[in-house]
Amino acid sequence: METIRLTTAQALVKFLNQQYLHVDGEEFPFVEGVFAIFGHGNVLGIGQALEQDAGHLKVIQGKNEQGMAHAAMAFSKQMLRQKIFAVTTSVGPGAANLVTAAGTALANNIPVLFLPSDTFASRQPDPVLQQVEHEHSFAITTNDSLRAVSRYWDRVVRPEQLMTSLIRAFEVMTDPAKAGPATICIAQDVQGEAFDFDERFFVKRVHYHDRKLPTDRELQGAAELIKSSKRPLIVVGGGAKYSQARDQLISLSEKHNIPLVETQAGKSTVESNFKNNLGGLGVTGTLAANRAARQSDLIIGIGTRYTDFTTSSKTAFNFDTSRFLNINVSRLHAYKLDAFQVVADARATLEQLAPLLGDYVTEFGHEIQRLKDEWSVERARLQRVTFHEQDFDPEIKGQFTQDVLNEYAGTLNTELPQTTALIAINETIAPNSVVISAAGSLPGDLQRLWNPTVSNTYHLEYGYSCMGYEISGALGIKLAEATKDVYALVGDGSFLMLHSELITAIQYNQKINILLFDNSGFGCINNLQMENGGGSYCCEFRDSDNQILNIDYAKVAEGYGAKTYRAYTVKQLKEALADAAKQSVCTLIDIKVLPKTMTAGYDSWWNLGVAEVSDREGIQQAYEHQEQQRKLAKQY
Ligand SMILES: Cc1ncc(C[n+]2csc(CCOP(=O)(O)OP(=O)(O)O)c2C)c(N)n1
Ligand SMILES: O=C1C[C@@H](O)[C@H](O)[C@@H](O)C1=O
Ligand SMILES: [Mg+2]
Repeated sequence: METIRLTTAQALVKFLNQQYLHVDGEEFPFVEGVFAIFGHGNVLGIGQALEQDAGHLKVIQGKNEQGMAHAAMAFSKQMLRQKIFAVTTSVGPGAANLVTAAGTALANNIPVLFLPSDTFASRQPDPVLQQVEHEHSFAITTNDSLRAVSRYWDRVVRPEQLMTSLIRAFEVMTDPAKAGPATICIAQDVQGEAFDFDERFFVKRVHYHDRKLPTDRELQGAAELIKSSKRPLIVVGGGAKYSQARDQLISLSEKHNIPLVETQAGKSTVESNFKNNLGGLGVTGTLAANRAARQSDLIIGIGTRYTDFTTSSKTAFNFDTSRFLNINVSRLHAYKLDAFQVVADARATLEQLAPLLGDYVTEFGHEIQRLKDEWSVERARLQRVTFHEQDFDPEIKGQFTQDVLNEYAGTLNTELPQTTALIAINETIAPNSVVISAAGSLPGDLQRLWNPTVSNTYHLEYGYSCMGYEISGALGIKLAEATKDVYALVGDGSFLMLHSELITAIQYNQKINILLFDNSGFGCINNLQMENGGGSYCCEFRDSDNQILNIDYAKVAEGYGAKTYRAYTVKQLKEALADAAKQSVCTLIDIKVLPKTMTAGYDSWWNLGVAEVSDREGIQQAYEHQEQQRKLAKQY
């Protein structure tokens, strides 16, 4: 056996350079690079190995571990899970900062390799700086908190363990049915320890994204279900996007007149201007999609996890009359809602299903077009919303008085409604630009109002809806799609939560554009509490004298080196967008919008857990409403 003497960290870097993915006849390196923040836990181990020979890996210095991990995840999501970044952190707080991002990657089924350092295997310096101590166990470190948010988790305390650990991690990350974050915690001292590694460990390894084919039984069952239904409906989930099933979805939908509705992860698999695409489904859905869902007798879920938003807490469909057909590479998701299961790749299944459906046509007739037209009228109305200082009736009704709305208009110096601003952006930026968002009121507005006309240009993280993903993620998308303009749509709350990777983007000349919607508060949560009978409590941004905060975010970003703009009107917004598009540096547009001017719900309900006991009549009513809705909802 030929061996090579390397440190554990050097062996890790050498191995990462040799991993390839094979998809539909093409083969390419799977690991694009490494995001790094060095501390005492990794600088002399993984840091030394990367400095000595990083190979083809791009090494990018992050500014916050969560932020750089979000960037890594967004890169992989935008690359349809076909390429990844690894993320190296120090021990203790650096590792702990990964937990939120790992949860985000896990909820969204996105592969990322997390490499937090761990405390000393030898225990000689016990307790090392940043080590937590438990009386009952030496074996628990900060990194155990990552077990709950990793698809694969391991601790390496001897150099030779690295080999089996890495092989398992790559098996998990390159399997579409299991894809998610893999976490390998390598003890600080072990990173620098040497071992005679078997040379064969470093030979080029090709992992295959083979399309799992449906069985005959699955295909026959699916075809029979469709042909015996009158009004089937396709839910396009993230899995359909990752499987690149756009063309097959369009041809199936067109030939058999089947409406398409979308989840947040599935949106932009098929462009919004496709005639049978009725847009977002569920709590953040359109009237068109939600109405079609209720009329349907067969729900064909393609690559969807059926979250409570998508299923409106299991009231979106008519469960008494509808059947379910789930096409999913994951058995976990295929089993949901008592569906007939096809555990297979979305694109391959649609290809093989097509010849079995013959001349079958649904009974939707012109109803799909009618629903789409009806929604277009509503969208046009939302575009034209205009603020008045008297008798203004915002989309979120009955919560703020006119006086409070005027106070916001005065303090923020704006009359701009959020829906108007969003549609103006959709009309102005280049159609092949990629938009990213994650939390607050924007995901709902985007899923309803954003019309992507180019495939894979809508990037929503709504599995974890993690505030702070937006700007970090924009950097990841830019690394994946260098030639496209990238726009992070972010609330003021999310911006304040985390925007450190804006500096990384500036530092590495990765131009991203930030569209900051400032309504001076945690707007959507304020809506939620007031809608359910509560007061406006701890969600507006007000100072100790109850004055609304008016933060100059443009100035903040200018300080980092971004080109910035302020927008209080549609005209200013469009001018800023036009100028921002010409810049080569990162940009930020500080858009002041009025609270309560985001979209409201359309025929949907969300189970929230309203207080059963309260002195407030509004809360009592909300509780009653919740109980009625729960009775209508599917129990499991
Ligand atoms: C990390 C994280 N913490 C808390 C939440 C809960 N949360 C969801 S939306 C929201 C407020 C968002 O405020 P902002 O970004 O200003 O958006 P707006 O609703 O005002 O449009 C909060 C606190 C979350 N989604 N993520
Ligand atoms: O609690 C939440 C409510 C949603 O409306 C919001 O989009 C999401 O970010 C969230 O966490
Ligand atoms: Mg806000």
